Amino acid sequence: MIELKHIEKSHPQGDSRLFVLRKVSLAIGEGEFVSIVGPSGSGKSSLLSVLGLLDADWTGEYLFDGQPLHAMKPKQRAEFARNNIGFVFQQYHLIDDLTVRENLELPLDYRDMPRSERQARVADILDRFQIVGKKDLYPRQLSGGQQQLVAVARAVVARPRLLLADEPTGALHSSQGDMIMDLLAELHRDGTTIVQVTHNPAYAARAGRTVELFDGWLK
Ligand SMILES: Nc1ncnc2c1ncn2[C@@H]1O[C@H](COP(=O)(O)OP(=O)(O)OP(=O)(O)O)[C@@H](O)[C@H]1O
Repeated sequence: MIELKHIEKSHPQGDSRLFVLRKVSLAIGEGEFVSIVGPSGSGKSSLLSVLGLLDADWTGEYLFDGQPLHAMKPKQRAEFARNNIGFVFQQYHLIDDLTVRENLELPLDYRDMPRSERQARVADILDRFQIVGKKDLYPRQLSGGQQQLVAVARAVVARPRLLLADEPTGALHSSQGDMIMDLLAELHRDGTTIVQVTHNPAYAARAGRTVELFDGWLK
């Protein structure tokens, strides 16, 4: 499904450049669950941002079902990401002054979808994630684990084919972390392709494959 070829990314550093991704080539098949691991600063988040099209400042090739995303214009890329990719961050990134239900509606607002269908999708996801009782609360009224649950729900409400998670359990207690990992495993069983960044070896091992970065190089 995904093919990265010779991805390079660097930041200016004095007169030269600091490379954070070096000739990264990686293929990810449809339905795979992959963990990206490596020391702090090795480029894990940078690689996930490239995969999520959150970042356009890199070189190389990114093919998705054979489509060259690297050649798309920014507007096309953004639309492709909205239609195909969900992203979960370590710090939830929910919108504080929207309720849980409104946060979940956001990814569907950009879709050409009747209002009744949008409402049905949100109702489904509230049910599936067992957060119906929280739908009218604001993020600050939820625990960290519950906020991350909503963040995962928001990332998958539009049914993305690729789910990217950057340290999704990093800010959570272990029981809440386990709950989020169980949820990722369930989404994977249902066919979603997942790539996660994690420092937790037990959570990394729950994926089918682990890839390791070191100083921007894939080991
Ligand atoms: N905007 C930036 N300007 C300069 N350097 C940056 C910038 N963003 C990231 N870097 C550098 O890029 C390198 C890779 O960062 P990245 O966040 O991808 O690493 P990581 O493996 O995810 O680290 P961690 O495990 O600590 O989150 C680091 O050396 C970081 O300092």
